[in-house]
Amino acid sequence: MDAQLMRELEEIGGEIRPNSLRECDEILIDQPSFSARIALWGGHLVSFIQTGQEDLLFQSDNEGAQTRFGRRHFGVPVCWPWFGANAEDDDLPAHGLARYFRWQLVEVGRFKNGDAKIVLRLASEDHPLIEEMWPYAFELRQVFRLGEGFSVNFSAANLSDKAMPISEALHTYFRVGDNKTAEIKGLDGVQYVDKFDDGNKKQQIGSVQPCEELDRVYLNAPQETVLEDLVLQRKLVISSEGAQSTVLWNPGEALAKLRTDMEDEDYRQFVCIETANALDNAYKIPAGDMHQLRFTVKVEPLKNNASS
Ligand SMILES: O=P(O)(O)OC[C@H]1O[C@@H](O)[C@H](O)[C@@H](O)[C@@H]1O
Repeated sequence: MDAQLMRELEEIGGEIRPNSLRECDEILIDQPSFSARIALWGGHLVSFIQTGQEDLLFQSDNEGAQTRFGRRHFGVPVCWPWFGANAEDDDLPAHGLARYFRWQLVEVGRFKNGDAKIVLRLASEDHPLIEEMWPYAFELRQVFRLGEGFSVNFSAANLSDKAMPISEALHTYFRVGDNKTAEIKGLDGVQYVDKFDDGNKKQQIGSVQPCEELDRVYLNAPQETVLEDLVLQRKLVISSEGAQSTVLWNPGEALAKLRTDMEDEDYRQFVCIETANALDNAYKIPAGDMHQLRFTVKVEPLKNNASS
């Protein structure tokens, strides 16, 4: 690791530590007001804890399979350049390529207001396996802004000479005190594809509660979603840019038992709210162009009349 980057990392209370996930390093940042972890494997934010609060992101004791395409992607895994199964080739891994490769730390610093800044990069030219699996050249960047709440700014540049077909998600596993009482607001009236019901299209009426057995792609969704958590007494306000879809996912009891990357009861403690462009909201990045997808999470205390 570059000595200059290491010094800059130290200046923001950061260090690099070996991690068991594919034996790939992890960045730890410890500040008076928060601590955070970012895995270089998959280039994702793993944990974000505001001092005195529970983690905003879900953690599991399950280590998952340590194979390249084994799952274990809690936190904010990046699903790119395809969301879900690959439409043309069943042998390709689910949810694209970005979460299965090692990202590179390229910049560390602070924003003007003092928030910590970490920038990671993944380029197809650095990974022959990517070049074998997908016939486009690209460079991805993620800028993590960590302070009061956090934001992830993901950008994809198409370095090919042809338009690049994209469906994508920042697949955030939000930690909740109890998925049955957690409630998601902001999707009232929005059409969604219910993947747990043969892909039927439905319309959301009111809020989403309980947050259980959900596999829904909300199309042309609003840019703000709110997750209210009665048990942890907090409200997470999630605002996005560059995303047309919001995906909700919680496997529910039966599916959770079948999975080998989580404990049977883990589904009770998370709901994924994904900032996405999926299904009908898939799009193309023209040759030489780029696209940004970002979201910000702010934490507020839950008022007693939360459900009103
Ligand atoms: O197990 P994975 O590949 O991380 O995916 C988890 C879930 O992610 C969701 O985004 C998909 O809509 C689900 O269908 C999928 O099961």
